[in-house]
Amino acid sequence: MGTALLYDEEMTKYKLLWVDPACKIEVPERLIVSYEALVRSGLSDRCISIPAREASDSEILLVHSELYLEAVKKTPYMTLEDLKEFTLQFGDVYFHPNIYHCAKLASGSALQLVDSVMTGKVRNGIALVRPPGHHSMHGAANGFCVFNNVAIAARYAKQKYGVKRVLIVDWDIHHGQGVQYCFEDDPSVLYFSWHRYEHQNFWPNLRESDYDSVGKESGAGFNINVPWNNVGMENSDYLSVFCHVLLPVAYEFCPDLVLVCAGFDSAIGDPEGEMCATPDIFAHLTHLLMNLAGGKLCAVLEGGYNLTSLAQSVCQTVQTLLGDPLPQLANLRGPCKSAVESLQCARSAHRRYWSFLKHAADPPMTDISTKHIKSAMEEEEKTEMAEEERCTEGKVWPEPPERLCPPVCSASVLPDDVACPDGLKRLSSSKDLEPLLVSKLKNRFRTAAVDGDRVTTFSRLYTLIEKLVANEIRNGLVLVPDVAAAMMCVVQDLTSDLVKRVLVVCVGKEKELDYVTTDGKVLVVQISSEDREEQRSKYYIPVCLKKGCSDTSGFIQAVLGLLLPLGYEYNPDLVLLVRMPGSGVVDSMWQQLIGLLQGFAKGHTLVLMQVNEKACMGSTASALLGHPAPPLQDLQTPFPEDGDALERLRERLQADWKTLQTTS
Ligand SMILES: CC(O)(O)CCCCCNCCCN
Ligand SMILES: [Zn+2]
Repeated sequence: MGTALLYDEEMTKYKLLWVDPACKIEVPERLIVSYEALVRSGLSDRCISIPAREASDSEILLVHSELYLEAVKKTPYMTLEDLKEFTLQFGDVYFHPNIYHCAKLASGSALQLVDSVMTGKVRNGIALVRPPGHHSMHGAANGFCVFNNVAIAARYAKQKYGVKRVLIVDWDIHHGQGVQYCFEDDPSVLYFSWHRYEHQNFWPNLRESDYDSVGKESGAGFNINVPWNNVGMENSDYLSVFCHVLLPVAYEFCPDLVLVCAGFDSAIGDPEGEMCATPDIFAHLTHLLMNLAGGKLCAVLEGGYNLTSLAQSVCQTVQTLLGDPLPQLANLRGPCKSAVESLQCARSAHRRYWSFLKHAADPPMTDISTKHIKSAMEEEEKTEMAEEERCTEGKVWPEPPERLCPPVCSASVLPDDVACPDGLKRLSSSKDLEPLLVSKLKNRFRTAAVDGDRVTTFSRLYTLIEKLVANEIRNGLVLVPDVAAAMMCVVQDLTSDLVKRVLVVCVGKEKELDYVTTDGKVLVVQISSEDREEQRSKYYIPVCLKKGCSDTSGFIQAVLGLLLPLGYEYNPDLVLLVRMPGSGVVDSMWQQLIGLLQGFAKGHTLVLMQVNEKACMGSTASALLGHPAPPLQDLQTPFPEDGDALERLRERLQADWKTLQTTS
């Protein structure tokens, strides 16, 4: 299934007609450059174009009052003076004779997107709209917003499609207070927002934008605010919040639909955000949400005022929605102190509501929500120092790297008598191995004559890895007689000269995994039930689950809270996913893991499985081909021992691995 793109140039036909410094950044060019970038890059042609439509009165009334709607209806007929007068009652927003029409198109576009996704016409999609929506409230326009596009879409999805749980992720740099007010007592809509806050010193300067606004009554726990109290936040900060706050809760919530308030003023260069995250971060933020709700994801444009970073960020988002390989994020360096404080506060505020956050630490000593602004001078110094140290590159950043699709998506190396799963390309041609390598294999396996088919297998494996590294193939599935031996061989012989860093993810017990790496060329993360003696080195990380890999709750917690951050920090060139026989890992969890691991190494994942487990080749192939993984159904509360052990492991490792830091 494809990716929907909604855009109508009519929504560029309104603008600020008078002088108002607060609103001058919200210009029609925002939409024009975004769409033109998609056209120029060829991405728009790969999308399914869905027409915009006007939202009806009843759809708008899902969120707004009749009084407000009737008032807005009058604006097309107002004189300039009337429009100015009318605007005065609201904050940081302007009206125009054509804005009511455009606001209906913006909301209607979001509804068209929901229809396309919910009817299965497309898998996911994005609506490029203006005016944005997430600040507008029941009875008021605010912050360039007239109708709350995403809030209307959430209510519409519930009403028309019986959607039980909607996740709204708001990565715009402003707090979508309009969305928060709409759903704060509603447990069927989980609203997550991060936003520039600076201890309430940043617009809209609301006390209720802080992390301790967790929702009300039955909605308690379903509103998550992560305030950024410094500018200059980087990719690491954003990823840490996704891995340690949003994703654990999102997986536990198990939404039927994901809506994204896709504001790109959180990108570097934006005058509003003053952050330093690069446009390619949105490729990863999108990817990390794409295995929720069976891939049903609707992104709706909110903010974004630097026309260069906005266009690049939109392209990065669309390219991921289309399933293209992800760019490698270079030199992630762990979250800054302020970000850790914020995520620690958010986690502690929500630990009573979410079992996946149950073991979160107490809030930091300096409780940032009531933190009284120190003397202006001291504060000023801290921010300046923080800022210059945080992103010295000022307002220039490298063009996002090209994300080329390999000619072959998924290849397989299988015994001749095993049928190749649909969609995979069997690699049969295997050139003769260099004699050097054969001799290596021989003394590796310490047998005089390495039996013929084993050499064939390894020569095919070697060929496959060469093609992965050459980006001729994206990922691969290999069936071998002895998966542990194959893993050793891949790690020690077949990759040493081909890649710089291999992330080995070992699922299940192992026999003689006596491999310890100290040079950093290989990072092994082993998830099993094996009660392991202490961790051997920085590059060998055993995660033990009380009930083993069949415990999906414990497993997904370890993946989100440990494997993902480690993977981002390690930044491998190849991911080797090894499924040990008898691991007991649940199929949906296995597919989720393969989906999430695609975020690393440009998607170069090599799955190693034992021949006698060929029964799960189909689901493995499906995940490798990029089909969304099935939702993890009815997750139990993770075992306390496992939650505790994971926290302790993170604390122990965070000296070596900064992205594991969740406490300041
Ligand atoms: C959709 C959105 O969240 O991007 C709207 C942001 C409104 C900002 C209002 N204040 C602007 C002050 C100008 N320096
Ligand atoms: Zn914004």
